[in-house]
Amino acid sequence: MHLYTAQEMRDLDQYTIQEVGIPGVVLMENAGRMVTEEILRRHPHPGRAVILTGGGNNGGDGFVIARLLWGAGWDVSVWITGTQEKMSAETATNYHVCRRLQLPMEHFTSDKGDSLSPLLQQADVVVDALLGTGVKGPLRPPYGALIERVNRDTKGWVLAVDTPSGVETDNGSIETIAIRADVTVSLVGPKWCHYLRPGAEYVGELVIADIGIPKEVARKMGTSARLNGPEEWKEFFLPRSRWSHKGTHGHLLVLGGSKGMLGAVKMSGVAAYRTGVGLVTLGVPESQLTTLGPSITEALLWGWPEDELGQFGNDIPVDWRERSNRFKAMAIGPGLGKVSNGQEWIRQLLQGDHPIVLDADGLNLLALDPSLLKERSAPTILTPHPGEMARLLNTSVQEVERFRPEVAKEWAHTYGVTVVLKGSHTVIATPDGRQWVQPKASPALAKAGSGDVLTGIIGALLARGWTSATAALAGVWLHNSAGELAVTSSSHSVLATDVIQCIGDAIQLID
Ligand SMILES: NC(=O)C1=CN([C@@H]2O[C@H](COP(=O)(O)OP(=O)(O)OC[C@H]3O[C@@H](n4cnc5c(N)ncnc54)[C@H](O)[C@@H]3O)[C@@H](O)[C@H]2O)[C@@H](O)CC1
Ligand SMILES: Nc1ncnc2c1ncn2[C@@H]1O[C@H](COP(=O)(O)OP(=O)(O)O)[C@@H](O)[C@H]1O
Ligand SMILES: [K+]
Repeated sequence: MHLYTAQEMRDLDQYTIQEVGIPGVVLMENAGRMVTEEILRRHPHPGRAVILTGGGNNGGDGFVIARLLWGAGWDVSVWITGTQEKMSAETATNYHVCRRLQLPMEHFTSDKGDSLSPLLQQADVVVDALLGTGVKGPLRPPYGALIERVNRDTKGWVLAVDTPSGVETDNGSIETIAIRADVTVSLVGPKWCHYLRPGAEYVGELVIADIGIPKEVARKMGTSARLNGPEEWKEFFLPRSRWSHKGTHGHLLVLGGSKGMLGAVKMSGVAAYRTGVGLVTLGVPESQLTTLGPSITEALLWGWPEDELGQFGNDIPVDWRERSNRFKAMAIGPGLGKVSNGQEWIRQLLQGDHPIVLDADGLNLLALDPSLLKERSAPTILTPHPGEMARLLNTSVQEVERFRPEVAKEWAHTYGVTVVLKGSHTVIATPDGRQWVQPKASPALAKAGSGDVLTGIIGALLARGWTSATAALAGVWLHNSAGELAVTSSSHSVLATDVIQCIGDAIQLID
């Protein structure tokens, strides 16, 4: 599914109106009708609605909603912000219709707030049709005062048309204040702000409304970003052939598991097996083999040179070259810990032509010299959480979170790698400039070990021959779905090992 910026949305609207010839007023009618249907679905009997309209086309949608609810027997009260002279032709048309029908309409000014408050308190639904994709910069008066009152006085629920007013469409920032919606009905498709904080926290439940722009037209116009879902990659998830053997499904080497962190490498290995890889080798510091051995039955184990503290890094094994040919891909990082000869150690591993997924301390080693990536031609996936991304960029976590799409895109482009910038709505960026957002977020995953599971899943897909883009996308989706499925009682109680158990069920969800 397409994920829109404000400009991409405007371009699609303009193309539909000017080139395809569907009049803007028809699109506005469809938008208003879809939103009204959503209200009536949730509140089938006539009730009370306060409809707040702004000066742009978002406000125009509000006038359509007012008319349709009124027609369905609702008691409506329309509060207008913005002047009639600045209305677009479509918005003005719908405003005049409401006037001719003599709907109760009032122009909002700060001194009228006290008359609005009782209506907000009595309303079953408050419709926010103040500002949509056209908002720019800090709110001008009286929007701030109005929004503050809505957030304070509304007792029923708030429905935002397209975006909660006050939230910037492309980056989810809130310069002043924003409507706290219970439901947001996004027109045509989702917008970036529905997934980026802080704006995303104001969206409530997100509903997508089709306003009659032909799918072919939307496809032709396209967007630079999409939502992650099975339709992006499911063609690669083939049934397991009855003629296959373990070698057919790839061999993954996971490097990690320093003293005290063996659980991480083990979880990655088991998650990889659950994702269907044929063979997993766990490479751990030599002295850890005796501890790891009894706890994992299916993996092959390989002891790596270590220093006197039991951590990697004296060197890579002398037989690395001949043995490395057996592996189809590598996952470097789960429980890797410190590596005494770190920069040289990671350089030698990145030099090879294995597809690699780098996580955790693997990323911290990379941060010593990210330019190593530029020498690689094989697929590389980085899976940083915001803290690791900040270390790679030598910046703060706040900066990374503020510019999530830009950071992932820029890094992917500069270093020719696929970036999986983790978080509630993980952003995935590929070197060719494409981006995806994981739309569903499972908070059960907010627990130690989740990242190791993701690394194992992605590593498995790389070892099975998937491209880095498809492995990253399918990996993030399977991980999140398994996280959701693992919630059998409370999302507080899910363990990373429970998530691993659910990978099979997540695969079953791919339709
Ligand atoms: N044909 C179309 O383009 C369609 C657009 N639709 C609706 O139109 C919306 C976009 O319409 P517009 O481009 O008119 O934009 P908006 O309705 O989001 O807002 C633009 C208006 O807000 C004012 N404004 C912008 N930033 C402000 C700020 N910081 N403080 C105070 N006022 C500010 C502008 O001066 C302008 O009057 C969409 O979100 C959607 O709801 C729908 O009607 C479907 C069809
Ligand atoms: N609230 C959340 N909603 C959705 N996914 C989450 C949430 N919190 C964490 N995750 C996911 O869980 C994983 C955590 O990874 P990471 O921070 O590396 O954990 P660890 O290092 O403990 O294994 C990431 O894939 C992240 O996207
Ligand atoms: K709005």
